[in-house]
Formats: sequence, C-alpha cells, structure tokens
Amino acid sequence: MASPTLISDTGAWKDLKGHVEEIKKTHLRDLMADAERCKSMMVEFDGVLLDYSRQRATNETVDKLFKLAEEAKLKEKINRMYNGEHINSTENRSVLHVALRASRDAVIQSDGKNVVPEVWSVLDKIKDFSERVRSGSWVGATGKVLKDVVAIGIGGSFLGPLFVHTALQTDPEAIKSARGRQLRFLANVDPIDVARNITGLNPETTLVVVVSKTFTTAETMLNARTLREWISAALGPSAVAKHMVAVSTNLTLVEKFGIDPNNAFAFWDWVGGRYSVCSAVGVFPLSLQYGFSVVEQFLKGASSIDQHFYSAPHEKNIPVLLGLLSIWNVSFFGHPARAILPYSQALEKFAPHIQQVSMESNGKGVSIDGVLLPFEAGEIDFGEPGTNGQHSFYQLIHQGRVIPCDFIGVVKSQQPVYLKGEVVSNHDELMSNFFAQPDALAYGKTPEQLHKENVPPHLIPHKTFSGNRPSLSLLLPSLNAYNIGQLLAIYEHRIAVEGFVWGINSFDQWGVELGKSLATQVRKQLHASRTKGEPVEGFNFSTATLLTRYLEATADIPADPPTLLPRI
Ligand SMILES: O=P(O)(O)OC[C@H]1O[C@](O)(CO)[C@@H](O)[C@@H]1O
Repeated sequence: MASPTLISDTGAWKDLKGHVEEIKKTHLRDLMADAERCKSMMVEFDGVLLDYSRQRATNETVDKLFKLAEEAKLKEKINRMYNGEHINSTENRSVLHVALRASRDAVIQSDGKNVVPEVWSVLDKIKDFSERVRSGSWVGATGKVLKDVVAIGIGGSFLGPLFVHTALQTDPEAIKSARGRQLRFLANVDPIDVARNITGLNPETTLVVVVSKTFTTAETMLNARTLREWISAALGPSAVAKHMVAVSTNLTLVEKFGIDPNNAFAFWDWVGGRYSVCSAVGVFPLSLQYGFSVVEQFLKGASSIDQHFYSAPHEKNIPVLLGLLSIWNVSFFGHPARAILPYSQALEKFAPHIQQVSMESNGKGVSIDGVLLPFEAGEIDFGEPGTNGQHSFYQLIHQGRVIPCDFIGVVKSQQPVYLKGEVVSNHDELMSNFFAQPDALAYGKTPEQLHKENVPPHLIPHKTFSGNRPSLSLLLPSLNAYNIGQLLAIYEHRIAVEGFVWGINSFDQWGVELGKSLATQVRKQLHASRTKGEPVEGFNFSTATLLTRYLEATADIPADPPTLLPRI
C-alpha cells in the first residue's frame, strides 16, 4: 500500500485524536501532583532548562507524539535539511541557516559544494570592514568617523536583527563595545519611519546599510533611494560610495543601485529571509554596533543548539519537544494561538520576530505536495514581555480563551537592581511573576476556595478561575550574546519541527505575493491619476470609492513635486 500523503491519515494522528478526549477529562491540578511525571518533563541542555510539566499531557501523550514524529519521518527530514537537500521544493532550494553559524572546520554541502568556507569568507570580510568603520580607518566623505548606522530592510531583513540588537542593548559586555555608537532600523515605507530614523542624525557621520535578499522589495528600495537622496543632498552624490553599503544575494542589482559590490556582503539563496539573522543580514549591522567578537558569541550559541537539535534523541531534544507540544495544542486541542511571554525587557522584540518566523513559515493551507490540508496548520503568535503583558491581555488568558503560553525567564539579570530595605531585588520581583503565572494558569481557583475566603456569593463566578490552561517554561542562565543565539535557534528549529510533522513547506511564503501584486496595480493608478488626471478604473466599488476620496482630498499635490525630505 502506498504511504499516506497527509499526516492526518496516519494511525498515529488518529490515535492522538482519540487520546486527547481522554486527556480532556484530566485537570492539571492532578497531573501536577505526580512528581515523577513532572520530573520526566524537565529537559536541560547547555544551561537552558525546559519544563513542560504544565502541558495537558501525560508520558503516554509524549510517547504518542513521538510515534507521530516517526510517521512524519521527522528525523529523516531534519537530516535532509542538514544534508543540504532541496527541501524547499516550491523554490527548489536547500535550507541551510545552520551553515551560517557552523564552525570554520565544519562541512555542510549544498548542491555538491561545502558552503562553510564561503560563509566564513563573508564573516571575515564583515569582521574586517566593521573593524575599519569602528576604528575610524573607514571614514565618511568629509573625513568624519561613521558612528551611526541606519539599517534599511523589512521582514526577515529587519525583525531578527532588531530582536538581537534590542536584546544586546542592555548586556554589559555589548554596552562597552557599543559606546558612542547608534544602530537604527528603517523598515516601514511610511515616510514617518524615515523621519524617525534620520532625526538627530548627521549624514556626515552615518553609514546606511541596505539589507535585502532580493534587492527588489518595494519598501526597502524606496527607503534606500530616500536615504541616498538624504546623503547626496547634504554631501553631494559622490558621498554615496562612502556612506552606503549593502547586504544581499543579488550583487548585480546592488551595483546597479550605485553601491560598490566590494562594499556589499553576500548571502545565498539557501538562506530564507526569516532565517537570515545569522547571515550578513544580522551579523553585519550588529558587528558595526557591537564588534564582531560579541556577534560571534551569538553565532556560537545558535550553533550549540543546532548540534543539539541534530543529535539529541527526541525525548531530550528541546526544539523537537517544543514543536511536538505545539502540534498537540494546535491540532488536537484546537488552540489556535500561542503567547510568547519573555520575563525580560531585553526580549521585547522576540515575539515580533517569532511572529514572522512562525506565521510566514507555517501559515499554510496545503501540504508540501500541494494537497489541501484537512486540518489547520500554523498558530497565531503574539506576546509581550512580562510583567507588561499581565496588565494588558492576561485577563483573557486566565478567564477567557485558552492560549498555550511560553514563559521565558532569565536567571541572572543583565542589569540587576537592589534597593536596601526592599523585600526582594527588582529582578526577583520580576521573576516572582514568572514563577507564579504558570501555576495560576494551571491550578486556577475553585468556588470552594473562594467560599472559604468569605468572598460574597455574587462575586464567586467572577472570581473563579477554571485553571487547566497549558504553558511551558524556559529558563535561561543569563542573557548574553550566546544565550540570545541559543534562544533564536530553539525557536527556529521548533517551528521547522512543526512544519515537518504537519507535512508542509515551512520555507516558502507564496502568501505574501498577492498583496504585493495588487499594490502594484494601485501604485500605477495613483501615478496615472496624479500625472494625467486619469479616472480610477478597474477596481471594485469599495476600493474605487476610497481611492477617489484619497485622490480628491490630495488634489493640490503637484504632478511632479520637487524632492521633499522630512524636516523634524
Ligand atoms: O530581504 P528582502 O528580499 O527585501 O525581503 C524581505 C522580506 O519579504 C518577504 O519575502 C515577505 O515578507 C520575507 O520573507 C522577507 O524576509
């Protein structure tokens, strides 16, 4: 008999469908009472501790999930990824972000060629160039040191680097090496983002890095042309060569744009945009800001998890366990969302980055073979650092919808504060919440408990918490560059595990294309209406009405306006 195409046709999937009905009869209050069970649900690797005992799962559930992984050929798929096979079949590409952080002597093949030497030749170039800028041996057109950097890019060419930058900004070692320097990110095509990013900057001391895998992304290219104009207007067109550099896979378009390809940092089509933070996309701007040695630690942290993911058995493999538990929550419990709740302000841009990695990867409607999925894949990711989230959306998580939560805690704060006479340190105060929230979700509060506390009867329904709400906790030893790399790789691989088991292609993103092509049609219409007075045509009633209103209300804009840059 031919093997089934869809994972939902397998015996393991059907078995879990039946098993979840049994698990629904249990309560986390009871499951948590079994210390042996809890002990078996703690896994540690390289200082990172995962506790998944607050999942609505038993050891039997986990065994059944491993069977599902077997049916999905998870290990084979992981091996195929590391072996450089073209697992991104709709784009006919290998998926080798692990090669970006492999050690210099590693061998990772793509299309019959070891890609590691190329990776390291770009890393060496980044090290050299960033040291020249930081030391002042590469200066701007007027001879001034380039102390500020604006990185232009969007999506994967922005969110990962922003996450890492935000996390490093308060790390003591990174602070020392960034002293006197600024790194900003211009992503949105909204001119307000341009205004915000150039405010307070002097073109004479600014280096602009255009980051785009394709070098065709409309938002990035318009922002690049805008900042090229900002530099030329202040320093003359010849200054662009000293003040603009690029990161791309498309060096031909980089040169066409007017950037010397010698000042461009390459990466490769086997690096997906949302998996590119460890390529020059992140490493170059971050090295300019923090120095290469700090960024190298970040790469090492990611590499440590890469090796763990590749070699650890499923029961000890943190990304595998996380991925399977997500599948359990999404596909069997039917929970559509996941909250990412780092108890560290330094991780405030982690959830926005994971939103893209997860939702662009796994938000798919067909299997990798193009068969319509009879189940929902992907989940809605959102999150905020604790404790801010507690004062925002936790009400819904505690008493409204069930949202599986990832609690991420850090043992040692980057910036400890102790106040004499306070009961606990500021970090202990933060961590008290990290430890308390998962139990509040798991145990809840019963009407009986409330009666005992003399709560007035009419308030009892309002103050009752059903509990039985799943979460997991990840505890990191600290939050230095190495740990940040670990955290990134854990989530990247977890998301790959989910996609491998669902049987989808987690490495393409056709879903973003339709919006792009419709925007092209609107752009053409706006140009024709503004320059030739052409009426709005070819749109439905709603869009035509809105477009007409927009054009009429801005009819005073000349057809060919002079260059105008923000002045704030
Ligand atoms: O780096 P580029 O080519 O400018 O693309 C930016 C982003 O656009 C997308 O293609 C769609 O959002 C992402 O996958 C990618 O990270």
